[in-house]
Amino acid sequence: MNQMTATAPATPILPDAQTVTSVTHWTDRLFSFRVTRPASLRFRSGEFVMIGLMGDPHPQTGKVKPLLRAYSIASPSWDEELEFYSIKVQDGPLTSRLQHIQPGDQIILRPKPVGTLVHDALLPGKRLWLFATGTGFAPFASLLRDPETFEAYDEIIMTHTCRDVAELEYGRQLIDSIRTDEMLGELLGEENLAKLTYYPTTTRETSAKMGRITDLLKSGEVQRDLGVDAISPNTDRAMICGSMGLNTDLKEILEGYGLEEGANSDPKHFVVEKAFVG
Ligand SMILES: Cc1cc2nc3c(=O)[nH]c(=O)nc-3n(C[C@H](O)[C@H](O)[C@H](O)COP(=O)(O)OP(=O)(O)OC[C@H]3O[C@@H](n4cnc5c(N)ncnc54)[C@H](O)[C@@H]3O)c2cc1C
Repeated sequence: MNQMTATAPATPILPDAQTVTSVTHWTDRLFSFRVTRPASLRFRSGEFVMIGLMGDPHPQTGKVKPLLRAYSIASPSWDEELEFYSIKVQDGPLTSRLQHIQPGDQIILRPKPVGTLVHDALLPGKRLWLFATGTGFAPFASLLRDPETFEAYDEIIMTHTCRDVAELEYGRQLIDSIRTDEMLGELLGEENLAKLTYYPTTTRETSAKMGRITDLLKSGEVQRDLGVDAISPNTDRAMICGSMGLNTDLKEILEGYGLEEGANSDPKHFVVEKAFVG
């Protein structure tokens, strides 16, 4: 599918409602959109919020309740708008409708950001691994546009695994923009951009690098490709955002290297968040 982008300014009218300012369809399963940001909303890059639409009226009572789902904020904390990167689940209660939003439409946004994919949950380190599958790239789209990420580490390795090449496109363009956009370059620090390595892989469609990141790590292929030494709790920190299976497998791999899972209240070597439930 061709990318289609539409833009329009507008003003929110309902409490907790924000106005859609642009929508981009990446594939028939993926889209991203931007909305106005509530003036009072403060968040740490990497956190998620609940967003949604009003549901259908209850068949007996006629009452209408909001239909909300967790979404990582894909934009950095300094951005004046909020960006989200979304799946389209064919029969999904929310996304079967959300995928049709247009600039000027309203969505509900509960302004209570939370999450573990934040710098505060990690001890200081030298190398940061960001492991994503599918829409799990979203929190990293936020963190990769945050100057703190580049100031805190000597090296950042962003791995993204999808089934098909087209599903990598949102992430690929984001990485490109970090490397080529003058404003982002200035903000993140031109010399810092050399710290970023992007490692996309596909599991179904043929591409330059194929395979699950877990297999590529276990075989040592990632380390050989990137010319990095073995992962160690002395130097390496990691954030993981993918399916339950990926999260569990990666956690086991990192623990095998001696890394321990951290939390906001107890920062350690790596943190994990589900990209979705199910
Ligand atoms: C902490 C957290 C952060 C999240 N952030 C995002 C995000 O940034 N972007 C996003 O698209 N979704 C995200 N999700 C998932 C999101 O909350 C919804 O599940 C998703 O929007 C689908 O909603 P739905 O009502 O259409 O279907 P649901 O009833 O919620 O899901 C139906 C089924 O679709 C599959 N599914 C749901 N979400 C995904 C997904 N993202 N990728 C692949 N399969 C999926 C699962 O098998 C699920 O059982 C997040 C979930 C959690 C827990």
